Amino acid sequence: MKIIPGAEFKLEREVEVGTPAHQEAVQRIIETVRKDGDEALRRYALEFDKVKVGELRVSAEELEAAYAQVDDAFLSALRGAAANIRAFHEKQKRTSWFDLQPSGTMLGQVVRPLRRVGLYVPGGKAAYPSSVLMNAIPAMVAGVPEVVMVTPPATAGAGASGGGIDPHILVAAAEAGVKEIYRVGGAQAVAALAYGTESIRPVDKIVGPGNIYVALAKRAVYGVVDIDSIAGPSEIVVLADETANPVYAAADLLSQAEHDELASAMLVTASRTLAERVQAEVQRQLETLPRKGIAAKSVADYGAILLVDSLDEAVALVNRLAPEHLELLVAEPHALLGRIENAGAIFLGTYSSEPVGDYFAGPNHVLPTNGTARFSSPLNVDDFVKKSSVISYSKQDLLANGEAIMTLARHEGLEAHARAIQVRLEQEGGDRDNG
Ligand SMILES: NC(=O)c1ccc[n+]([C@@H]2O[C@H](COP(=O)([O-])OP(=O)(O)OC[C@H]3O[C@@H](n4cnc5c(N)ncnc54)[C@H](O)[C@@H]3O)[C@@H](O)[C@H]2O)c1
Ligand SMILES: N[C@H](CO)Cc1c[nH]c[nH+]1
Ligand SMILES: [Zn+2]
Repeated sequence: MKIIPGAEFKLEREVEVGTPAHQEAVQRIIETVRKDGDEALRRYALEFDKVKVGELRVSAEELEAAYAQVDDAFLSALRGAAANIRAFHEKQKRTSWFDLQPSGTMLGQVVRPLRRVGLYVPGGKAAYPSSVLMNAIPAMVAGVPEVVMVTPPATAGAGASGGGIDPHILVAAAEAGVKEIYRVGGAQAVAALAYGTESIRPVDKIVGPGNIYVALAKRAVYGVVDIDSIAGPSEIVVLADETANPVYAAADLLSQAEHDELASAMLVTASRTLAERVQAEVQRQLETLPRKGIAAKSVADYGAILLVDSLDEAVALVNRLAPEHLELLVAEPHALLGRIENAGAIFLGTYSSEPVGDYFAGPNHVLPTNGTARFSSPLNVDDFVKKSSVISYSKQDLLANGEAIMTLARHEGLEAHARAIQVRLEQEGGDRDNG
């Protein structure tokens, strides 16, 4: 990890957006699923996943059998995490409100959950049970009655034909309350969720990460359904002063570097002594990491130690970076909190190591990446509800404000709008004939 002056730093990271060939492939898959339904899903499972899938839906027995395949420590940790995530997201719930005014007018906002949501869970090693909880629980807390999960079939399990799914993923889904699960992955799964097939009824929104085919398919069906943001590679910025423990800072940087070769891990500090210690620690800790290759590449390509002149400069730089995760390893982290404008999740002090948030504390780990924390938020309960405005206007208010409404309508050249008001004013006793 190089030490460079913060003022000279420019983040240059190419995030894969897919080639025209990817886009064509995804478009073709979507059209085929719309045309051939379940049969297309089975054909693609054979072609891409090398699995002959019989029943697409995971049965209640398979779900139950999954519990026998996970150990007690995993289940107990998962349940602890789920309880915390649920409790945190409960606090985000909004209620409908109505404002009855003395004139008799009532205005309000009705908040309703989406009816049916699809959760994509990637196949293979990228399938994280923690992400199943983070995506499904806010939907459940929002009151979404139908949360459906899709995930690619694996070559092993679920009988001789294969199509099994990692039992840890199934258990995480069951613990979150997801009961409807299909063994289908890739762009074909996204198409099935958006348009429906014989087995899979369409949803209103699709959430969850996946590879380039999944991401492009989500983009392609946006508008038919809603989608969440398309998450980029993980990022962490550690803002530290001379009081920070370099062993902790290095460990936290590597916790995100191991996600992905494109992940970015940066230290921002005004202390050269700390910068040099963290630099040495990162190298030392890298040696024993099982995912050393991935983490080393991420650190080499997208890691940096940014040396600044002051805490003020550090804060300004962090706000410019708008990182997905920000740790404040400084003597008084709470004093800095109010000055952080852009960050997906902010971890305060020595004991708030980033993985505490990834797994257990309760806040969501699906966070804005790639500088989008400037304008977007962590996945939350609001992502699974919609709002309707309610207008119950009184006669008194219509008579009082009809002229103003007609003035604005006629200014816009919309005479029919004006007349909808005018006919009422004439009928209800207002003497306001404006032609
Ligand atoms: N941002 C996050 O929080 C997060 C978390 C976990 C995983 N991820 C990402 O999820 C992705 C997981 O990728 P994955 O591939 O292991 O699982 P995946 O489930 O996203 O994709 C597997 C599917 O891709 C399709 N596919 C594969 N090759 C294809 C081809 N040539 N043409 C058309 N379709 C094809 C197949 O249908 C297969 O089922 C990674 O990119 C990882 O970075 C992100
Ligand atoms: N840090 C990742 C999001 O950037 C989420 C995650 C899942 N498992 C571990 N970490
Ligand atoms: Zn993580």
